[in-house]
This record gives sequence, C-alpha cells and structure tokens, in this order.
Amino acid sequence: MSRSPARSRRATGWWSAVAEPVIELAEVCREFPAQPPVRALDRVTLRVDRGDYLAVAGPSGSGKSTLLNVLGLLDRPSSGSYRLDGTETTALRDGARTRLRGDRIGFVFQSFHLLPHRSVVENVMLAEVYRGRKKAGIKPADSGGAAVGLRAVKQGRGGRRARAKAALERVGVAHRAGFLPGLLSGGERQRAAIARALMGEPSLLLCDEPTGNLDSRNTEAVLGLFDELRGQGLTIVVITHEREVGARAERRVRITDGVLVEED
Ligand SMILES: Nc1ncnc2c1ncn2[C@@H]1O[C@H](COP(=O)(O)OP(=O)(O)OP(=O)(O)O)[C@@H](O)[C@H]1O
Repeated sequence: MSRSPARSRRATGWWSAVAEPVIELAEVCREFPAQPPVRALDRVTLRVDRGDYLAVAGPSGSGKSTLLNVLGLLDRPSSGSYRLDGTETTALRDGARTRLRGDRIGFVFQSFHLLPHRSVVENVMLAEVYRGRKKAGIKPADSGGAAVGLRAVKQGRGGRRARAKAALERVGVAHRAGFLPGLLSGGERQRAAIARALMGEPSLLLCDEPTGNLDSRNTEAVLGLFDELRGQGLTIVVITHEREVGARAERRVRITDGVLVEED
C-alpha cells in the first residue's frame, strides 16, 4: 500500500515534513519447502515511513515472525522486492546485508537477552562489538537523539562506553549503568535492551513482543519510550498480541495466512 505524505505528517518532529520511506515491500512472498509448500508471506506490499509506528498482529502461524525476519534482513523473500532506506536488499550478498542490518536495524525481543554477569553499560557496549562497529568512524544514521560527537568516537573503547551511556540516558536508565541486569526491574531491563538496540543509531527498530514479559506499569513505560523515540524520527515496527500495545501504534496491520491487511 502506498501512503500519502499528508498522512505521515501526523507524527511530530523536524523530520516529518516530507514522508520518507524506510520500508518498502512490494509483492513479497516467502515460501518454505514442505508437502505442500507453505506460503508464509503472500504478496505482501507495505510501506512504512520514517517516524511511523506500526503494530503487526495475527494468529499463531500467520507469518509475523517470517515478516520480521524478512524486514530484519535475517531471511530473504522467495520473490518480490524489499527496499530498506532506499536500498534494494533482495539481491545483496550476505556481507552487504549484514552491514546494512548492523547500520540500520535494531532488534528488541520479548526476553531481554542481557548477559547476566556483565553490567548494564557493558551489555549495551557489546552491541557495537557484535555489529562490527569497533572502529566506529561511521557517521550514525540521522535519527537525532543521542548521537555522540567525533571526539568520543576517536576515544575507542572509551568512546564506546560514552555512546552506551548516552543510549542509556536516552531511554532513562543511565542511573543503572553499573548494575548487573538481575538487579533491574523488567521494564528497566527492557529499556536497557532498547538502549543496546539504539547503539549505532539505527533508522528502524524491530520489536518482537517487547512487552510480553512486563507488567502493566512497565509496559506503559516502554510504550512511552516508543512514543518518544518515534518523535525523534525512529521508525518502529512491533509484533504484538497485546491489544493495548497495538492501540498505541499509529498504524496497525494484521496478517492472516501470510496475507497482510491494514486495519483502520
Ligand atoms: N523454516 C520453516 N520451514 C517450514 N515452514 C516454516 C518455517 N518457518 C515458518 N514456517 C511456517 O510458516 C508459517 C508462518 O510461520 P511464522 O513463524 O511466521 O508465524 P507467526 O505468526 O510468527 O507464529 P507465532 O505467533 O506462533 O510465532 C507457519 O505455517 C509456519 O509453520
């Protein structure tokens, strides 16, 4: 589906004057070999603009994880086109896909995947190691917020710590930087995991049931954070079974048997 620039201007922020596509899926199919073959995504067409906040719902087995894997460049469509930030991804080699993923996409999962014996700030710092951004001379994508200056980047490991602290600041848990994850509440842990996802200033945050392990108060804190991040120009896609999470999103789509339909 294509969306008018006017519709995207509902979001606020300097970046929203012109709608700028981050995700463009066109007629994407993903089939898995089986007898008969499973069509987990069936001609999915979807455009998500910079600063959009999209919730994806659907019954078990409908194709949500497959969609997330395709959007996250963890899996390739069997056919169709996927442009991410203007780059056609389907024909890219594995190395280029990995680099694009590391530069542009942050992932948030239901279970926070924080290393229990590393402090919160070290967990966030590790994101850069895994992203292969150790040298980190790369200019962050222009999503505003906690971009740290070149001086910090040049400080090597110290720069990484400064960037991690800035990311923790951005999500409101800088005061827990030196703690082990086990001492944090569920909501604080998820915010730390979001800080880790924000390292490298991605343009797209892909979230799989991000509030599935949280009580209502912590869910509210994470949803408030998503609102803020979106206001800073981050694009957020959330897979969720939870009605209240879907209700907070600007747009909702539902997948049934691999077919994606936009809801009102
Ligand atoms: N690697 C695979 N090989 C074969 N079939 C697969 C594979 N991955 C997914 N499928 C099938 O594709 C369909 C969509 O699966 P998917 O995991 O995307 O659903 P989902 O909506 O995320 O489900 P859930 O909410 O239960 O996690 C299902 O029928 C599933 O069995």
